[in-house]
Amino acid sequence: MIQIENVSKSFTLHNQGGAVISVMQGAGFSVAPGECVALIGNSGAGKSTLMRMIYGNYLSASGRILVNGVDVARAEPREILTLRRETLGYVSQFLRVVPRVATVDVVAEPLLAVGCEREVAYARAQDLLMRLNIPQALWSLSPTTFSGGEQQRVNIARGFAHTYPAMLLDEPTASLDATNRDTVLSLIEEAKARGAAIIGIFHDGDARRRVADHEIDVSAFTPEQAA
Ligand SMILES: Nc1ncnc2c1ncn2[C@@H]1O[C@H](COP(=O)(O)OP(=O)(O)OP(=O)(O)O)[C@@H](O)[C@H]1O
Repeated sequence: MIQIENVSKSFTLHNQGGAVISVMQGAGFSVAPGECVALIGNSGAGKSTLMRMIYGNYLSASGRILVNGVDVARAEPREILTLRRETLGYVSQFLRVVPRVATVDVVAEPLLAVGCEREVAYARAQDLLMRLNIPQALWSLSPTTFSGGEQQRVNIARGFAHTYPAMLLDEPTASLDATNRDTVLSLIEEAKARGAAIIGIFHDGDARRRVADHEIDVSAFTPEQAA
């Protein structure tokens, strides 16, 4: 479902005399349906960079990034938007809220975007909000004023609303209490059970051991530093 082949990445620092730093070389691995791969490696090894390349936010300099047959590294912006809407979900660390949109609408939106019936979409949204302990009194409010933890849980509910065949999870359990952390891990297990291919960054070792089938150490793709 997800296939990374010989991917490399360098950044050009335009505000620092155009210095070019090479951060990744020869990255390759694949994720099958129903499998969860955890990206590990020291801080700065390139976990987030790799995740952003798979989502199409950063362009890779070489290689192929195939998600359900679409090469994200070469796809047109329109193809990437379709891929993100239908196939590839991304639960980032923070909720990007649009002011004045009610929480329940924020969560139902990805389902409506793929043509799901309103009733089904809202039932699913409410079920997720309930499971993630967002009080019903908050559902009709915009999450702009919610606490950090509440916003994170709304973000997770939104990320898991549509049954994406492939998902990227960036620290999905960070700063959650034990109960909500357990719910998120169950959502990941349920997604795997229905066949989703998942790539995650989990600093929480216990969480990682519970859901990940393999670990990929991204440091292995760090280019040799030239002397
Ligand atoms: N936009 C950017 N411009 C320049 N350099 C960048 C950019 N994004 C990342 N880097 C560099 O790429 C390297 C990998 O960073 P990345 O954030 O992917 O690491 P990480 O493994 O996710 O780290 P952490 O665990 O601390 O989040 C770092 O050396 C970082 O400085």
